[in-house]
Amino acid sequence: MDNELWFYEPEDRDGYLSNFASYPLYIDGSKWQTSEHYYQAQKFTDPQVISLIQQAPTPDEAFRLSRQYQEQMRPDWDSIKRQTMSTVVSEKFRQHPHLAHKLIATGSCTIKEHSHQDAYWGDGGDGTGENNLGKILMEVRSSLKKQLPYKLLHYVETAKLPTPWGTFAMHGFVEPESGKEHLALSYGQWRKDEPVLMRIHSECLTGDALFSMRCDCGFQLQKALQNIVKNGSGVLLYLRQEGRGIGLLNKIRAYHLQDQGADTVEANERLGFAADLRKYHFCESMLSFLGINEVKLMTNNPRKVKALKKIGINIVERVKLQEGHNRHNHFYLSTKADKLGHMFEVPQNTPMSVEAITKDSG
Ligand SMILES: Nc1nc2c(ncn2[C@@H]2O[C@H](COP(=O)(O)OP(=O)(O)OP(=O)(O)O)[C@@H](O)[C@H]2O)c(=O)[nH]1
Ligand SMILES: [Zn+2]
Repeated sequence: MDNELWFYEPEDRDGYLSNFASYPLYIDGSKWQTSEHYYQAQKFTDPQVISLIQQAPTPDEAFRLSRQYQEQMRPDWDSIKRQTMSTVVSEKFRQHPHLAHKLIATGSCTIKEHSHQDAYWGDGGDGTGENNLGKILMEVRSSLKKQLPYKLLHYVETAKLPTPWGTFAMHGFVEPESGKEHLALSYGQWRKDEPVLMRIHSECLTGDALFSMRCDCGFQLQKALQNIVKNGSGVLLYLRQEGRGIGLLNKIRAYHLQDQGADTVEANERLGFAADLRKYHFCESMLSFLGINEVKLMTNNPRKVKALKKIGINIVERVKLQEGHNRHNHFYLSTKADKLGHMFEVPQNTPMSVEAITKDSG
């Protein structure tokens, strides 16, 4: 059946689902190298056997040891084993958010441990087994989908994105409610305790893709990607919030009003919108997928700084991103400085020198 996902060996494409996959767990104050180590140790009450299994160099050795001491197994094991497995599998995905996102990305397909040796935890190899481990994984998947931050955005898939500056990993996400799609572009590696260079960029079709000089978005997008590659690592969250959240066609209506003299805030308001409708709370889901807690944020926008702090992201530094100032966006940028509090190094209402403007006029 095409909507089945079979797994078995930890090295397989979906091997992360196996209890033998090496994802350490911390339970009741002690470390377990894999969920298999923890599960096998729970069969015993003798602290020496438990410690032997906990110290086993591999999950296979932990499994072998539990067979070697099986006559000492606790008498009620059969009645508690399924709950024990459910507890350790839930803990594994709770402690490894990246894996939780991947499990959710399996959608609603049937997950099966394709094991010829095991007809209780696995499918018995011929599909007649009980597949209890597969069932527990599907139960954990349903519960995770309802929990923060996973319920905000579901991770879908990753692909390569080669750019003139470097090749990024492009991660796709979807808002389960609205079906809206967002992207995270990641480059290089970073340590868990290291603040990550990051840009939160709101979609601007005109600026990002049509070379518009009416705003600074396209210039900022390019500079942010270049900065990340130069830095050796970093992330750009590309949020589908066209027009500061009012959408492309309303942005064109707003531009039409600006062509008649309104500023970017007045135009939104005349159309019945607030100056800025964007929300950022769902970034928490993308950052949990990427394992990011601390950032150096490339922005001039104080609202983005505030919004990220509100979802618990530690901004250790704000990195200015002042690009593409030209005569076509001078008034727009000055308005952002004056009315939306944007932090520009040189106040945007400083008249640009003639040569600077003509140089930019293109
Ligand atoms: N409604 C409206 N949206 C605009 C206008 N000009 C640009 N935008 C949108 O404003 C958003 C710009 O977002 P960002 O590039 O993330 O920048 P920012 O929020 O201005 O702040 P920075 O992070 O400092 O760049 C995009 O969604 C653009 O489509 C405009 O005149 N009216
Ligand atoms: Zn723009």
